[in-house]
Amino acid sequence: MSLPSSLEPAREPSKPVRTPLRPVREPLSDAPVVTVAAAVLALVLLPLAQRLSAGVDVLHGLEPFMELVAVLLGLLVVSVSLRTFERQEQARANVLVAGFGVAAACNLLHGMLLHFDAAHPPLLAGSADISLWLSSWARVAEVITLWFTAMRLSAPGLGRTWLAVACAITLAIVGLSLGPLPGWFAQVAGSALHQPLALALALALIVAATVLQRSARRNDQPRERILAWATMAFACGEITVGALGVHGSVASPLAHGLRVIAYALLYQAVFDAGIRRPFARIQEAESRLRESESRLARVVSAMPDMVFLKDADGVYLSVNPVFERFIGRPEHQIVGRNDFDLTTPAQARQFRQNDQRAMQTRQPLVYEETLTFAEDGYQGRFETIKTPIRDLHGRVTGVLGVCRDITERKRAAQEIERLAFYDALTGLPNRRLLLDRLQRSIATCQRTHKLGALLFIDLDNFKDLNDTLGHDMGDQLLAQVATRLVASVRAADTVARFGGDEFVVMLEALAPDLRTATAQAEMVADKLLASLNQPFALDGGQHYSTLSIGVTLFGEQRLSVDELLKRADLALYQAKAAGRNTQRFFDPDMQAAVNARSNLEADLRQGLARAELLVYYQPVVDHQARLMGAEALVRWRHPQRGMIGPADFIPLAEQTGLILPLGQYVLQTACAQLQRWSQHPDTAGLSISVNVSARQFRQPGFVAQVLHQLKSHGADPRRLKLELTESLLLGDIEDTIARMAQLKSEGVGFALDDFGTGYSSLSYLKRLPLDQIKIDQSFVREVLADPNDAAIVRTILALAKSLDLQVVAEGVETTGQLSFLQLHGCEGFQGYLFGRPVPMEVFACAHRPGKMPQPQAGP
Ligand SMILES: Nc1nc2c(ncn2[C@@H]2O[C@H](COP(=O)(O)O[C@H]3[C@@H](O)[C@H](n4cnc5c(=O)[nH]c(N)nc54)O[C@@H]3COP(=O)(O)O)[C@@H](O)[C@H]2O)c(=O)[nH]1
Repeated sequence: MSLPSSLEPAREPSKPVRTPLRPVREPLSDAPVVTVAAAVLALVLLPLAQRLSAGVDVLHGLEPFMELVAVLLGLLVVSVSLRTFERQEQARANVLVAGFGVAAACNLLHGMLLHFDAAHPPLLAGSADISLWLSSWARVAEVITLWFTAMRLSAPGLGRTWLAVACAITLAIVGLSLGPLPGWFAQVAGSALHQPLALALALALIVAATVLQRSARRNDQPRERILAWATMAFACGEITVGALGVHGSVASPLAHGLRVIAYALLYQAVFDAGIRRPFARIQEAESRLRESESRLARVVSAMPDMVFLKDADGVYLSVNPVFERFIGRPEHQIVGRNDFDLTTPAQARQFRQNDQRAMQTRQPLVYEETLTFAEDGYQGRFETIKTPIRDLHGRVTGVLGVCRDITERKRAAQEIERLAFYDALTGLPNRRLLLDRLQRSIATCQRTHKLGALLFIDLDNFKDLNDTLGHDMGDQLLAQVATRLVASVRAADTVARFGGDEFVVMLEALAPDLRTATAQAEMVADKLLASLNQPFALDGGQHYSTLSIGVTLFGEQRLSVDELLKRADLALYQAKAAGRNTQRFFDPDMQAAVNARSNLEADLRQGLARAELLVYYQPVVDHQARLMGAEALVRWRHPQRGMIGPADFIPLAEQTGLILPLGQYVLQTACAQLQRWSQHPDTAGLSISVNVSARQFRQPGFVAQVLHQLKSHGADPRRLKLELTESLLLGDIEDTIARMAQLKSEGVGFALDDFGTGYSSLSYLKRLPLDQIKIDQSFVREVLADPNDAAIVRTILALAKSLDLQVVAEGVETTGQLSFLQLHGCEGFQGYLFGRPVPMEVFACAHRPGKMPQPQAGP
């Protein structure tokens, strides 16, 4: 691609950047010595030729010829100086125009008068004096001009103005000569002063020549050097006149010859500075411009961007190879055509419109567009800059276009946005984006008076799944949950992952009244619950997961984002507290519940310290209703609230970690009781079951702690049974098995509590060193009424038998339940039918080994 140098992008005028030109090397022919030699040769050869040809007076006609040559050279000096190439030189050149204009005119008139008089009768009376007058002024003008030049004086303005000044001065000189010549001139001309004056002029010229020479050396100025030579030649001429006089066969030709040489050098200096050097510089600049153009063309060709140049009519002037690929034709088939010849009419119209906009506004137009390459079908996103081009007069003459492929940049920007605002695992909006959208949605609700809802979602027991099956499975579940959540709401609603297993659904544009909006939100929450209750396909198997949802509505009153999130979180907490896999709406009572919860926690800490926690015992009997042992169940005798059941504080104790000291207290109480029982033969065979929460079981040093308690109380490990729940199976199963095995090796027994309600895995069940499973009371309760519960109970019993495990049925309240259980092979029972949990004093009185236990008054 080559760019026409006449076209330049339209831009604000800026300071021209000057690149220094290389100094012009002076050719030998330009040396002043060559000029001097040439002039001398001419002056010698001319009379010689004359002599050889005619044999007449060698000097005849030479003088006027030399004078004429000097005059012509003087005129040439004036003419060249009239208009210099470089403006800044003009002021100095004007000095030459004025000075040598006067000198040339006076010399011409002098020569004309002198030589006309020699051949004809005198034209004017006293023309010899006038001729001398004119010649004298010419010499004075030459000396003054060379002095001014040496002093580097300048005369600002146009050259022709100074030519006019020269003419005026000449006219004045001529005018003065037409009357009687001034007396002083006549005196000088007619006296011996003539020669000393010539010597004085010579001296002045020598000084000027010296100054010029110095200046030439200091500034490395060839022009000044040649001028110094010229001045020196003038000085020699004056010395000749001063030493030998004006007349004489040697003096006159010599003086004239030296003047010719001086003028030749003067002309050389002026020509060199005014024409030859500027011209050489222009040539140099042109060649550099061509070089730079070709370099620019190479750069443009190598650019990965599309580059094209069009004229004002949209006709292509030049394109680069990338543009050739875009159009699918070589440059020579593009140049001279417009977009309508090269692309589809719709695209051509679009291109043309943008060209015109750029040209009309005279500003670069930047926009993005999708372009498809004709050559290979590549399609990408391009950033196009169309810059109007102006000529030297500022007229817009076309458009320079550069289209940069920003497809990758766009993709990267999108990726950055995705990472910043979207969750990498699920692809859902992340917390940041949700908060932003919620903020906007709150504002929109205020404007539209419609309500919105925020649904805080937490997967139940996700942590257990993550710990058990590994993070990969956990991630798979989260991704599937995200997909189901998105599928359950409208496209306009937002489903975000808030972090971990927390999701948030934001419903917008619900009904304006609270009741309808609540119903709408409830409906969505139910839908989400139903959707997530379906099994998930994980690693080839099925996994069941549930979720808890906390809902709060927004838009009715202006609440902050933080306040809304807090409300939804509180509602979620309530949903969890309500047994999970359910939804709860925020209402102000929740806050009170939360306050109560934190008060309870503080009270529990104090209660532990103040020994307010008690251990009750509930009997466990065999198939003949003989006492086998008891389950230790904790109670809290609250100073204000009275007796509190474990269901009201065990979950809190688990969450806060208070379960550890609490569990230890129950364990040591049970061990102490075992030791007491061991003292009596009737009770020595009884065992005590102690509930151990998952957190307690997994605490470091749990095994050692149990063994320590047994040992320190002197209790028989074989009489202690630890009741674990199925949630333990979701944790690190190998660690669970290892801990159980250690305790088992010491004689401690294990029961699996609440069997059938959790995440039982038969394969794990087989691996656990269990002694007993306890059928959850929820199955026993309806065992006679609900065939499903009956079937479950039967299955558990059969399973236990096949695994050689004892079974204890919990919550046996009626003889009917007992009969059913007995009928199907159950051998252990626990329930109000045999006794409620009671303090040991009561237990000891009510339950004696071998004696059929009597139902107790609760709790
Ligand atoms: N980690 C610990 N958990 C403990 C401890 N003490 C108790 N608990 C757990 O608290 C839950 C509630 O216990 P509680 O209120 O004591 O209820 C027990 C019995 O009173 C109740 N039960 C027994 N028979 C009947 C019956 O016939 N009907 C009926 N409605 N309820 C009955 O069952 C609870 C015993 O259940 P389980 O432990 O599953 O055998 C409870 O989950 C306890 O585990 C403790 O010290 N640590």
